[in-house]
Amino acid sequence: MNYQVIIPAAGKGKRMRAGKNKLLLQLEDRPVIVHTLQVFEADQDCKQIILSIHPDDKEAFSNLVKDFGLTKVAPFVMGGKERQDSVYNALKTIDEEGIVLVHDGARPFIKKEHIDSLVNRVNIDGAAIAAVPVKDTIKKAANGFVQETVERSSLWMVQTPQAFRVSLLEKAHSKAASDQYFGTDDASLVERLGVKVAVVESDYDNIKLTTPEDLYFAKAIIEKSRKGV
Ligand SMILES: Nc1ccn([C@@H]2O[C@H](COP(=O)(O)OP(=O)(O)OP(=O)(O)O)[C@@H](O)[C@H]2O)c(=O)n1
Ligand SMILES: C[C@](O)(CO)[C@H](O)COP(=O)(O)O
Repeated sequence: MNYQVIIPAAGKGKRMRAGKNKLLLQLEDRPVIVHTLQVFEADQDCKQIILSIHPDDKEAFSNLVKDFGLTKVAPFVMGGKERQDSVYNALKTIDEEGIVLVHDGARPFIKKEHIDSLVNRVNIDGAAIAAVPVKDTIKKAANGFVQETVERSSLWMVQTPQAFRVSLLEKAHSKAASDQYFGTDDASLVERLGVKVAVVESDYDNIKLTTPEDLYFAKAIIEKSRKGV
């Protein structure tokens, strides 16, 4: 089934401490964002990639789209102050009903099989997110002391892609904007409407490159996939 994907890429990458947008950092033979974009460029079900960027990065992103022959990337959308603003600005450019995925530019290891599972599931449920079960013991703490050990069997670490019917995501973003509500992901805006969001298990390789040590993990993931593991 066809879908469009919004890729928020307008962050500053402050926690990566690279002095520039972390998506432009080289990961092996190409920049991080190119790894991410190529997954969707290669997916025949992906009809369009809507990339939200920071105005300062326009020239760099334009060059990458040209140099790597990325034909599905629509005219760039300018991102906003928060990730949520960047997604909403991109969403406003979609004028037809269908399926839209939102996927962080900073998650370069998303696999086609998990995209397919999400697209199948959103078709049934209207909203579906990629996630993996929590592995560690989780405790709630305050002032340096444990308050509570949280039952982890129902806890998931949520990733992107997150998939939605276009009209549902528009309604969720519009309400969040009028309520001045900011969530850390798009599904949380949909949850506020009382709509059930389906969880689709993905894998632990689908990391978000956030802090400098994530670049070491990224290289290990690339090496693993080269070996076919
Ligand atoms: N105003 C923003 C902030 C973030 N993002 C994008 O949202 C994704 C996830 O955000 P995060 O990993 O937090 O990236 P940064 O905001 O760049 O990182 P930091 O918070 O460390 O500055 C990234 O692809 C990032 O480019 C965006 O499009 N617009
Ligand atoms: C959307 C997200 O990737 C889900 O894990 C994440 O919340 C976005 O990252 P941020 O660091 O919270 O902006």
